[in-house]
Amino acid sequence: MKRIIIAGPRGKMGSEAIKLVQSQEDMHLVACIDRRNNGRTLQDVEGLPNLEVPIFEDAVECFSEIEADILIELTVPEQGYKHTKAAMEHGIRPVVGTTGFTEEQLDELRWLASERKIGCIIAPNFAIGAVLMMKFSQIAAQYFPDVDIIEKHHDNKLDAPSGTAVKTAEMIKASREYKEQGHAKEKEIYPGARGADYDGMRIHSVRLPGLVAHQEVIFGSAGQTLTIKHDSINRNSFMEGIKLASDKVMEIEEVIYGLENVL
Ligand SMILES: NC(=O)C1=CN([C@@H]2O[C@H](COP(=O)(O)OP(=O)(O)OC[C@H]3O[C@@H](n4cnc5c(N)ncnc54)[C@H](O)[C@@H]3O)[C@@H](O)[C@H]2O)C=CC1
Ligand SMILES: O=C(O)C1=N[C@H](C(=O)O)C[C@H](O)C1
Repeated sequence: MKRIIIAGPRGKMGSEAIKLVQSQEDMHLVACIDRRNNGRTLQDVEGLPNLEVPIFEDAVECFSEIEADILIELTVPEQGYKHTKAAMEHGIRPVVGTTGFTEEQLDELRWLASERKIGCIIAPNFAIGAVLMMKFSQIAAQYFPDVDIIEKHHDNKLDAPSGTAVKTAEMIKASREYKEQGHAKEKEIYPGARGADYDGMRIHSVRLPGLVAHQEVIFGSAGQTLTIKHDSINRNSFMEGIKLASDKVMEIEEVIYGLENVL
């Protein structure tokens, strides 16, 4: 039985993750970390399930008091990083969906995992379809060096570009021959019009109400374009990946970054 702590239980992803844990025979929710409601239980908070599961505002207090195997981290970048680090320091294995960690933070977590010999999985996108989109894009980039990534999300998202777009660009970089795209003399009339520049390719972030999580990777060459597209139409799309990562994280002693390394 895997004992689970969820950080962010009132969030869109956190509330879905509670349902996932409740539906699994080998997972048991033992605590939640929330920025409000310290000392209460889930059943005392309006809108949360009728469960006698304690809520902590202080992650370190939670990890010290509660015996747990896995932290499912679904909050915001700065706090999420602190939770992840503290969990590993307390022998609890993080499964991290929170996006927006810096390269330095990832390196710090990698070091901590090797030092403590403890597993941690950080996946910018837990939807299997999104992982396939990234892998297909990596293959296509071997043949099409001109590529724009367009990611579209709801307007409550804090980080841009999305974690998925960053991971896609990193995977493409690994197979694409470097190319500075566009016209050598091009000029932006409005700053940012051509999007972010990552290794010569362009990333565009759209934020609009009504969207969930969507990405198109468009490759262009003489006389043709290839578009690889994924849409998450609800947050249930991410749960299978969280389940897979929760099984895998118990077997490893390192940081795995990206669900493609788990599938
Ligand atoms: N890896 C993946 O497949 C996916 C990752 N995400 C990421 O998961 C995270 C959460 O996404 P959503 O649930 O959509 O967001 P949300 O805004 O619905 O929920 C955020 C949660 O974080 C909590 N929170 C906010 N500030 C906090 C603080 N300072 N300290 C502690 N908790 C705090 C909120 O109370 C809430 O529970 C984001 O980083 C998002 O990018 C979202 C969807 C899929
Ligand atoms: O904030 C979101 O909603 C999502 N965040 C992740 C990201 O930054 O890529 C995953 C998915 O796109 C939804």
